[in-house]
Amino acid sequence: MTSRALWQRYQDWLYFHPGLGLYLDISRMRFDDAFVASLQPKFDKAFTDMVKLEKGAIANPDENRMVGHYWLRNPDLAPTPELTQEIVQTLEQIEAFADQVHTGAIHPPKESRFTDIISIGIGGSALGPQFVAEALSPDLPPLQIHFIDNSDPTGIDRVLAQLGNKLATTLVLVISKSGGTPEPRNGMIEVKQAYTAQNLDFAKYAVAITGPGSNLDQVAKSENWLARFSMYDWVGGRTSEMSAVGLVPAALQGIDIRAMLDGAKEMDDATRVPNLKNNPAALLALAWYFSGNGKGEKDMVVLPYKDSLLLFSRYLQQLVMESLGKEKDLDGKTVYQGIAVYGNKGSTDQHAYVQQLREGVPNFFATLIEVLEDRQGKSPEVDPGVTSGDYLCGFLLGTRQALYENNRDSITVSIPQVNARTVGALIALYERAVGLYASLVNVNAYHQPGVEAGKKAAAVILDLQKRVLEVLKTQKKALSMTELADIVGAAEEVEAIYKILRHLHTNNRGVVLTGDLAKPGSLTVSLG
Ligand SMILES: O=P(O)(O)OC[C@H]1O[C@](O)(CO)[C@@H](O)[C@@H]1O
Repeated sequence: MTSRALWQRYQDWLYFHPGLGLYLDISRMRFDDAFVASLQPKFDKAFTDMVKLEKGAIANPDENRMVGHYWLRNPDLAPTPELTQEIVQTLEQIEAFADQVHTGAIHPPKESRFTDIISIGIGGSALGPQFVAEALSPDLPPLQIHFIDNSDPTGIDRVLAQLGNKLATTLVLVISKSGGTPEPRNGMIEVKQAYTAQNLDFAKYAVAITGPGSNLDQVAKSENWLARFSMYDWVGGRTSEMSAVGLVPAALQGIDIRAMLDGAKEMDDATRVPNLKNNPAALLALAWYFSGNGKGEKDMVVLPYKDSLLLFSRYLQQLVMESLGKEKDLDGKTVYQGIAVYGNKGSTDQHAYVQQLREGVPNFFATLIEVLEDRQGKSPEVDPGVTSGDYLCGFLLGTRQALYENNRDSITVSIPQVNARTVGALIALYERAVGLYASLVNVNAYHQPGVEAGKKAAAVILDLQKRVLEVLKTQKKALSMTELADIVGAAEEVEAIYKILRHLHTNNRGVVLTGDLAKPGSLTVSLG
């Protein structure tokens, strides 16, 4: 295509949202009109599915749940007045709580102000809050946030060590929709122990964000924690940023949560338009479908050219991959769907993996996120008449062009600034694109059966560990791995048993392995 023709294609396919100042450019995806026409019937269905979902249909059939994250930013759309009221009240409760913490009306037992937050949660109960903190937290926030998003002892130690004596002024948010996920539960128990070790009454620092009646909710209630906020069963973890899960930490950091909700609402309005060319989420879904042949054959590489958007790709990874990565479609047919997502930021990644993108295996499409405003205030010149921001812009445009020249497609999303409205809008844009794309490829975007399988398998391993230790307590002599596995009644699990024992041995947990470590079959085990 000549540069004139490309310029025309750019204008033909450019989407612009005047209220948000957001541009979406899919002109560098090489679909043609025939392809677009062929997808129209699928889009008609996707738009209808979306209307039903927003009206409260059971859009997540496996879990028999409504899917209502869109109501969070426009409560009047909720299907019942009770739900509308619940959303409005929770928002007011969040704002009042954050305000009281900021003014010191709510304060730690022996101090006048809370200074820090430990946010404990995983998956959707961490990724949104982390992305938003990185993108929007002021340089000097009223409360500085720290995250524990894993069951990694060293990771927990690091957060606690960094806080040190400041635990006395640190608020703890325990975020878990189900209230039963092991990682946040472990984090909570360890953090609670750290408070107790400093003679601090954990309950006076602790806030639960969870489903009403969950295990976590019951603990928080019985121990009389500082506050409890409700997470609704009709909001999925990966779309929960605009529920209490994301809004409580954001409000505490001084982020304008109303602006975030407004930006999302404006984008929701724009992505409700049942017309492909005038709906930015539909355009994204079209581009994804084209690129991966409706089968996820190409990966989505997300490159925001702005440091504060670093975690956007990590956030999208869960949103896209947990939603779309499915073995079965809605008719029970085996389809192995999904789109792999990765990326960090530009131009940094140009000095890492962009070499492969430009010249290596062509198994991806890029999404470049451009922020039009370089910084607030004047920029110094780094060359005559040239600023660092000009360089960043040049790197983005150059990468887009270099990729295209080598038959690598890209999408460009441009926003005027990184602020609460545009971040809310970006989240809403991708939530809707995922919903529409799921409909195009006929999968349930709102369940995650594969994750449940992993959780169950982990529980089986922990149970095996208990059984192994019980058997070892009754043994008088050291046993080989196979002898032990036989006595435990888990001959098939000998390798897992060996790995459990190696872990316990390394951590001085009373398990002694003797023999040649390079030859696991030669080892014997006993309790030291
Ligand atoms: O908020 P919860 O219930 O602790 O779940 C955390 C995450 O675990 C998952 O259920 C599975 O990974 C995610 O969907 C969810 O965001």
